[in-house]
Amino acid sequence: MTALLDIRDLVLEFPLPGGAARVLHHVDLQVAPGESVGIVGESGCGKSMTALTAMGLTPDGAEVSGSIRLDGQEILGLGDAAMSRIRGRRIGMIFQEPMTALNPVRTIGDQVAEGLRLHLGLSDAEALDRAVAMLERVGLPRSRFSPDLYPHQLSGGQRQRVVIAIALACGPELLIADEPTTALDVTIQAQILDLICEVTAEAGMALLMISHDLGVIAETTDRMLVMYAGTVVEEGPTAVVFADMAHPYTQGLFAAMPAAELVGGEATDGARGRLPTIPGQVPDPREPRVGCPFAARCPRARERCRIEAPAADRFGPEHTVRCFYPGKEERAA
Ligand SMILES: Nc1ncnc2c1ncn2[C@@H]1O[C@H](COP(=O)(O)OP(=O)(O)OP(=O)(O)O)[C@@H](O)[C@H]1O
Repeated sequence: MTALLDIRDLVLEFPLPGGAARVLHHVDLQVAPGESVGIVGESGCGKSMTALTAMGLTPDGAEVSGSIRLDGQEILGLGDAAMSRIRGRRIGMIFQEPMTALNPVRTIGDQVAEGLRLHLGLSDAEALDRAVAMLERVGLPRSRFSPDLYPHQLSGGQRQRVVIAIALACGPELLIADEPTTALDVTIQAQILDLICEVTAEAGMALLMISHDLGVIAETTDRMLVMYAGTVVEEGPTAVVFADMAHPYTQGLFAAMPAAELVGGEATDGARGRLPTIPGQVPDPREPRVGCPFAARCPRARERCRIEAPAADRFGPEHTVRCFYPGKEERAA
C-alpha cells in the first residue's frame, strides 16, 4: 500500500558560524492511511522538527534535504501557497499550547469556520453551521458553548477541544498532534487523548502523535518510532516494542518512567508530563558524528559503538533497531 505520509532520508541542518548543527540525521518515517504512528524521545531529539518539516513549517534558515511525499506527491520544497493549501485541508495539526494556535480576538465559531470557507469554499452561514457541529463533536455543545465565545472564556482543555475542531473541520487525511496534552491539567489529559483517538478512528484519519511520554504513545498508537539525537533508533508495532524493547535508549526511557503511568496502559497519577531522565549528555549537534550517538550514555556500549554507527537492522518481524547489541542484556551478550 502507498504510504499516506512517506518521509525518506530527511536531513535538517541549521547553518551556524563555524559549521552546521545537524538536528535530523536521515530520518525515515511512513504513515499508512488510517494508521496511528507515534514518535517518542526526550526534549530536543527532533520530534517537532520532523513534524514541522512535514507541514512545510521548517524554521527560517534551516536547510533540508530528502523527500516527503503525501499520498505519492513530493511536497518537500513546495512554495508557501501550495503548502498552505495542504495544511488544514489535507493535514490537520494540534500543538502543545492551545492559546498559541488560537487567535485571542476572534470567536471560536469564526476560527473553526475559517478553514471551511477557505479550503472548502463554504458560505459564511454554511461554514458556521458546520463549525457548530464540529464544536459539538469535540464536546462543546452550543447549549453551553456559544460559537460567539472567545478563547479566554474557555479552560485550557476546552481550548484544546477548539483546536481539535479546527484541525478536523476540513476532514484531513492526516492529523499531526505534537505534545497535545503536555500543557494541560493532568485530570483532562486522558480525555483529550481519548477524543483525538475517537475522532481520528471515526473518520479513518491517520494520526502522527508526538510525545516525550511513552504512556501517551502506548495509549494512542499502532506503531511507534523512538528518536534519539535526530536519529530513529527503534521502530515497530507499539505492542511489540513495549513487549520487547530492543534499544538501550528505549529501555532507559521506560525505566525512567514512574511505573504507575503504564499500568493497564492508563495514566494513573500526576507524573505525566515529567521529563524522563537518563544520565549523561546528548551529543552536540554541531560536532561531527562518529559511532553510535547514544554510546556516551549507553550502559552497554563497547569499543565498536564508539567508532562505527549502527545501521537499522531487523530485530523481529516489522521491528527494527539501530544498535549492535540490542535486546535485553542476556540476549545482547
Ligand atoms: N533555529 C534553530 N537553530 C538551531 N538549532 C535549532 C533551532 N530550532 C531548533 N533547533 C534544535 O533542533 C533540535 C530538535 O528540536 P525539536 O524541537 O525538534 O526537538 P523535540 O524533540 O521536538 O523537543 P521538544 O519536545 O522540546 O520540542 C534541538 O536540538 C534544537 O535545539
